[in-house]
Amino acid sequence: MLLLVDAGNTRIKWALMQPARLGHAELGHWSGYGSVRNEDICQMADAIKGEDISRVLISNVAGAEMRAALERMALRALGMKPVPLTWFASQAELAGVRNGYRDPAQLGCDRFAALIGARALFPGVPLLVATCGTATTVDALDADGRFRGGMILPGLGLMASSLARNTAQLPQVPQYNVGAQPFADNTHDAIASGCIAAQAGAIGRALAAHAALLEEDAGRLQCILSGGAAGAISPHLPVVARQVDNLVLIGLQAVLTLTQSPC
Ligand SMILES: Nc1ncnc2c1ncn2[C@@H]1O[C@H](COP(=O)(O)OP(=O)(O)O)[C@@H](O)[C@H]1O
Ligand SMILES: CC(C)(COP(=O)(O)O)[C@@H](O)C(=O)NCCC(=O)O
Ligand SMILES: [K+]
Repeated sequence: MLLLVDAGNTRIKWALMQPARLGHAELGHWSGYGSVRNEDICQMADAIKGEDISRVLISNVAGAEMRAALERMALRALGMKPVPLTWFASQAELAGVRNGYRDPAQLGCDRFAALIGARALFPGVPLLVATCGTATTVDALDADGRFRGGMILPGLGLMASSLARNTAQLPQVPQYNVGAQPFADNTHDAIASGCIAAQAGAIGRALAAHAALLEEDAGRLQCILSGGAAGAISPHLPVVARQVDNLVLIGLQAVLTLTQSPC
């Protein structure tokens, strides 16, 4: 079994697939998958215990402590059998994506994997890839696989919780139900409306900027949305976006499929 792992700053997502299915299985079609909050990593060990895992490919943007926790988790889940963990890293070019960062290694490896996944799902068209997790990242990919660069802003939950944490009178909002009316008549709805507008507005501006750069190719631009807050933001975008769950894991699957090597 292959184990793909996406450790973000809030949640760990994983997928399991048979190595023999690489290159045959559709992207995102796995024999199992799941997610836990980072602090509940032990539950992941319980979930994958007993699986005959021969290879593990991990995207981790949650730091050195998470890396050590994943190593401990793998030992616990996989027992005494030493299974090599491969840490996915951004590089200048891989699986059809050319990394436009000045220092390619500086790009979050989850963003690089998401771009690879998006291109593998929607080849040959320009894409705007918005990943709405702890942070929201909005990345521009050309039809030929050139990643032009991107934006990073606080994610929806972080934006709302920073208001609650740093003001005397603003509460933590429990949800982001925002109707067509942007101007709310109560505090909860005003926070939800403002934070959603900031997220959707940033993605909308990025779409317009990418379209301007694409010139005659702009008509083919597709917007891809992923991450835990994608469903809350999607209805407020100026275009119909394609929502793709687990895009980072799909990218890791594409890396293994397209390169036959975990880099
Ligand atoms: N129902 C929801 N509505 C809005 N945002 C949500 C919802 N569920 C999760 N989120 C947001 O998604 C984030 C977790 O998504 P995820 O993509 O797993 O993040 P990460 O990859 O950074 O760990 C949380 O920080 C939270 O802000
Ligand atoms: C921007 C991020 C914090 C997003 O993390 P996430 O919201 O998925 O947990 C992560 O991709 C990261 O740490 N990036 C490194 C800097 C960069 O991409 O430029
Ligand atoms: K993100």
